[in-house]
This record gives sequence, structure tokens and C-alpha cells, in this order.
Amino acid sequence: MRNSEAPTHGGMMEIEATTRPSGNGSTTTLPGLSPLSETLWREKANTAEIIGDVSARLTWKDLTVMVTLSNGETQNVLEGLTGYAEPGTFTALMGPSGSGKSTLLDALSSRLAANAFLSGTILLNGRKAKLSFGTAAYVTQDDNLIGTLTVRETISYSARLRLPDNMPWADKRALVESTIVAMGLQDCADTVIGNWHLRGISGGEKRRVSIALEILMRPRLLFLDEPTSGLDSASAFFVTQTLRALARDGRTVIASIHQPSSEVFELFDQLYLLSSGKTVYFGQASEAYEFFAQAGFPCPALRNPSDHFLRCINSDFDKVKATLKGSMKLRFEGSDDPLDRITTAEAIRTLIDFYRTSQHSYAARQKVDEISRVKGTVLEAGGSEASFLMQSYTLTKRSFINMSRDFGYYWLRLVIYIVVTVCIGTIYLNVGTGYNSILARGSCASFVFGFVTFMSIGGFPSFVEDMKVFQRERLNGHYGVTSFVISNTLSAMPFLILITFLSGTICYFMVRLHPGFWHYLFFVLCLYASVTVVESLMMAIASIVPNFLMGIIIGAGIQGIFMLVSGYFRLPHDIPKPVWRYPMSYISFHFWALQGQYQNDLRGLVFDNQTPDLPKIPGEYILEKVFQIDVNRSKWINLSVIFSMIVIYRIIFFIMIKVNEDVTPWVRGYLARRRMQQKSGAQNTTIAPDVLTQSPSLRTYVSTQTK
Ligand SMILES: Nc1ncnc2c1ncn2[C@@H]1O[C@H](COP(=O)(O)OP(=O)(O)OP(=O)(O)O)[C@@H](O)[C@H]1O
Repeated sequence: MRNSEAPTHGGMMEIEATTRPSGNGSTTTLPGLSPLSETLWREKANTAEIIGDVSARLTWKDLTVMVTLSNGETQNVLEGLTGYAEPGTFTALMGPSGSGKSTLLDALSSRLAANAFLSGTILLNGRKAKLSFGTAAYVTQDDNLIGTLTVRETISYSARLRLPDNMPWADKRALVESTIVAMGLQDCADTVIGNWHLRGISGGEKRRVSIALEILMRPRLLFLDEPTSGLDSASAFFVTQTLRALARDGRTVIASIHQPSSEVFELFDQLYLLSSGKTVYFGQASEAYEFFAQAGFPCPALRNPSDHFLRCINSDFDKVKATLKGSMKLRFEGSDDPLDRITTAEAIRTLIDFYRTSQHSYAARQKVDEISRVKGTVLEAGGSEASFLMQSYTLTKRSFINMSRDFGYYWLRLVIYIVVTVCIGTIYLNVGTGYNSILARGSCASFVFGFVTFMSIGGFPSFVEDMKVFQRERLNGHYGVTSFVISNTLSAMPFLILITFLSGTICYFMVRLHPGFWHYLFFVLCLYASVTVVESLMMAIASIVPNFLMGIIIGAGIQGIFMLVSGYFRLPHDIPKPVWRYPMSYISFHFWALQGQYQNDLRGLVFDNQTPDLPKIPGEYILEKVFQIDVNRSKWINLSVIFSMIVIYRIIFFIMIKVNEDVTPWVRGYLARRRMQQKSGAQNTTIAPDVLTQSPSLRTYVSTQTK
């Protein structure tokens, strides 16, 4: 059905009658959807009939987005845009690179960056609405997926994370399978996504998986930023066809599209053409030809319409034309195409002016007013319907499977830990209780709790990947922060227990540290707790510095300082009191680990003196006089402090995520506003504070991080 056949909605009753996707005899079918899943899709939509119309009608009027640049200058990225998107339609945003397509999508989906301010009105079902997590689904340009999972597993985990607990697994699986079919992923369903060392599915298939994850829950409102980028023409057509089928099922679909083929172009219902943030055309895609012809730029018979439109509004075209003229001696003069006779800047100006006074612009404004008057249903956040426990369990399982399949994170680290501890064991083999063993035991412990735990930094790249996936899923309301933090802690536990107990055991028995079960247990527990603290610290860093190199440098720096104040490189009493001893050494887990392990190892043992005629030295004496350790404090207290640090770092990790989501964008926005006001003050111009709306802070951080 072309949009020309789509009904025009004069009021609420009419809207309900035309947009209800299910149970009303609609014959729309999604490609490859089995009858069962079709029923499931429709069941979800059927709720609409019980609770009322839940379709999404989006309007935007006089939308202007202004950004502040780092030098305090302001720039209008979008200027006075007016348009609408209705259920049952697929709206394509087109325009050259930098024309503002992503910004328009961000503005409509409340994801603008903190330095962006919008004025104008955006209404969802006639109401001002903040699209909280999951109300609308958004497929970003980046495909942040878990590389070790197969396509089917990726979509299945997503289903478990979001569908209600009481929905039978068979139904969930049917939904997963139908989504796989709908996105044409059958052939690669059991292939892994792939990462830096694992060859997986192609870029285009990744794009389709990203879309599949968002259409799984059949959102009422779906935004897609360049869903066809990186796809070959057949895949691009297939994906666009699927999106159109989704739209036909009563959903509102808005996507930015780069250079579509003419076949893809034919699938658009509405076309929003932008150039330098201004509207060149908004209306039915099929009517764009006529519009361009009326404006004096008819589409040449053999030219692809999308190429023609983009050529008309692509300021780079002048450069291309000049290059072609120069190098290939092509003659543009005398051609029938008006674009060959005037500059593109002139063409853009003409088109923008023509649109502003056209029937299309008038009709769009009228339609926006008409739709805005209808106060429809407030769309609820369409996030996860799974319980907190199910979310935590599924995330833990998924993360555990990911780790266990990740060669770098799991197996390589295990091998390196074992190799390093065998080296330690060999060098300090059977250390004994001779005079020289006193120092050897001290350095062995500091190496184990310093360098070996330091190696946990190697997990950082996986943490960054985890964070990126988390940010994408969180933004679309797949689960809450608490579930993520809990699962993140639990999933790593078995691996860390294995790695530390295995390497700790090798080290303990080869070196022959203080014999006895409790001494052994303390040693391995202390190693486990220390490695976990480092992991927790690195995870907290990954939540604010989502960059491999920077994160590793920061993590290494912090750990280096902690090691320095641990009491090994400088004795505890000799560490300068301000800053280094108080508080640094006390917040260093190395300090507590070393103090505990020294006690664990030396207490109760008796050591030879420098010469046999001198009396033997008790371990307690060495602890107090040589290592300056408080022997009155139990080693188990030291261990408890390290375990508490794990909890504290996890709480910090949680707080960091919350701060980044809520506070950081607010602060950035405040600073941007200040800069802008100072600048406007200096230029003696006034910016009405009530006109400019700061973008909702909640999602700003995530969207800027994922870009
Ligand atoms: N938060 C921001 N701060 C500064 N400049 C911005 C911001 N957001 C957008 N811009 C600028 O606005 C212009 C439009 O950007 P946008 O990403 O919306 O374009 P686009 O049409 O989606 O481009 P592409 O097709 O290349 O993705 C660009 O010049 C960009 O640099």
C-alpha cells in the first residue's frame, strides 16, 4: 500500500479504526513470519484493543536545535523543521552527510547531546512526552553486540531479558525464530557475531541483528539511524521491506537513510529531505518527483530519484562536478539538467524557498495541527517485562558464557596466570626458613599481590565491550542498572575463583609457604579477593572511560600508586603521613593484602639467624620489627577489608553509571548553557531561557558514549 492509499485521519475514532494493527482483519504479513509467531505479534498488539489505542503519532513543529561549540559559539544544526510520523507509515530522513538527519532522530527520540538545545514542540499522541527507556526503540549506527554469541543466542537472550517470565519458552522461541526470519538471518543464525580474534558474521548481518533486537518487542515507535549502511543493495532492500512491513503492522517507523537505491526509495511512505538542517522537502515520497519538477529540477528519466534528490542538495556535488570537468573534460554546459548550469548552493536555496511556500509545507503544518489536537494514549515505557530476578539471571548466564568463550579474557589469562605462578614457584621453590628466606617470602608475597593481581588489567577490553552493549541495551530499556551490576559481579566469580585457586595452589605448594589448611585457604582467598578488587576497579573505570588505551593507562597508574604505598617498597612507618599514608595506603588493597599475607606466612614460624651461633628469629619479631606490621590486628580482618573493598567498588560502579546517566549530562548542559549565555551577553543578544529546552539528560550520556 503506498502512502497515497493510506487513510487520512480526521479524528480519534478514525485513527483507531485505521491504525489498530490486529484483530481487525488486517491482512498485513511480515516476511517469513510463521502463523504462530504472527499470532504472538498480534497478541502483543491486541492489548491495544483492551487498553485503548496504543499507536504512536509523532509531530514536531518549528523544531530548531542549536549546539554550543567548545569556543562558546553557537550553531543551528536544525532550523524550523515541521513534520509528523503516523502509525502505519515508514518515514525516511534523507540528506547529505552533515545535513542533520541523526540530530533530527536524536531530537525526536530525546537523545540529544548535552550541548544541544532544542526549541519548538514535539508531541507524541498530542502530548509532550519524554521518551523514557523503552517507550521507543532506537537502532543506532553502531552495532554493539556480544562477539562470542551466535545470532540466535543473541536474540534469545534478549527475549529472555525482556519478555514476561510467565510466557512459555516455546512462545518466546517462536518469537525469536520469527524475528530471525523477518530479518533474513536464517543462514547465519548459528554463526557467532565475531570479535577481534573471532571471524563472525558480516557487517551487514550485524546491522540486521541490531535491528532484530529492537523489533523483537514490536515497539510502537521505532527510530533507526542508517539501518541500511554497510548493506549490499539486496540486503538494503530486504531490510527496508521488513521495516515497511513493520510499519504496515501499525507501527511508526522513522529511519535516516543514506543513498537508497530506487527500489528502496519506492518503499518509503514519507520522505523528509534535509540540507544544512533545513527542510528541502517533506511529504509523500511518491510526490517528491512532482515537487522537484515544479521547483525547476525535474528528475532526468534515467536517473535514480534518490540520487537525483541527493545531488540537488549535496553541496559536495560542486566539487565533484569541478573535478569531473577538469579531469575528464566532461561538458556540462548545454545539458538538460538544471543542476549542471547552476551551483548546488543556488539549487538548495531555490528548493528551500520553494518548499517553504509550497502546498506541501502548508499541508504538513495543517496535518501537524490536526494530529496534535487529538490527545491519544500516553505510551508507557515499553522496556523489559521480565522480572528483576529473570533479568539478573539471564544477564549473569549470558555474561558467563561470553567470558568462557572469550579466548583473551578467559583461557589466555588462565594460561598466563598458571605460567607466571609456575615461574614464581620455580624461583622461590621450597623457600624454607633460612635467614634469606625472610626477604624472599616478603618479595614473593608482594610480587603475587602486586604484579599478579595487576595482570587483571588485561580484562579491561572485555569490560569496555560489556559497557557498550550495556549502554545500548539500557538506552532501549532492556534491563535496569542493578541487574547489570549484580550479573557483572556474579558472572566473573566462577572464573576468578578458578584462576586464583589454581594459580594460588601452584604457587603455595611450590614455594611451600606456611604449612596448614587455614594458611593455604587464607592465601588463595586473599588472592581471589585482590584480583576481584582490581576487576571491580577496572569495571568502574570502564564506566567512565570507554576507551581501551586510556582505561588501561588510568588503571595501571592507580594500581602503581596503590602498590607504592603497600608497605613493601617503603616500610609502613616510613611512608610520608600526609596523602601517602593517610589515606592512600589505607585505600590501597595491596596494603591490606600484604599485611595479611605477611602475618599468614611468618607468624608461628621460626627463622635462622645470620649465623648459626645467633638465636633463631621468631616470625612475630620479623613482622613487628622488620615489616612494621601491627600483629594485634588479625589477618582475617585484613581479608575482610579487601572483601569490603569489592563491595565498595561495586557500589562505586553503580553510582558511576547513575551519575553518568543523570548528573554528568546535566552538568555538561549547564556549562554549555553558561557558555552560550556568556557569549550571547557579550554580543548583547538575548536568548529566551523558556524557549530553549535542554535535552533530557538521562539518555544523553549513553547516546554520546555510543557514538
Ligand atoms: N552535539 C553537537 N555538537 C556540535 N556539533 C554537532 C552536534 N550534533 C550535531 N552537530 C553537527 O551538526 C551537523 C549535523 O550532524 P548530523 O550527525 O545530524 O548529520 P547527519 O545528516 O546525520 O550526517 P551523517 O549522514 O554523516 O551521519 C554536523 O555538522 C555535526 O557536526
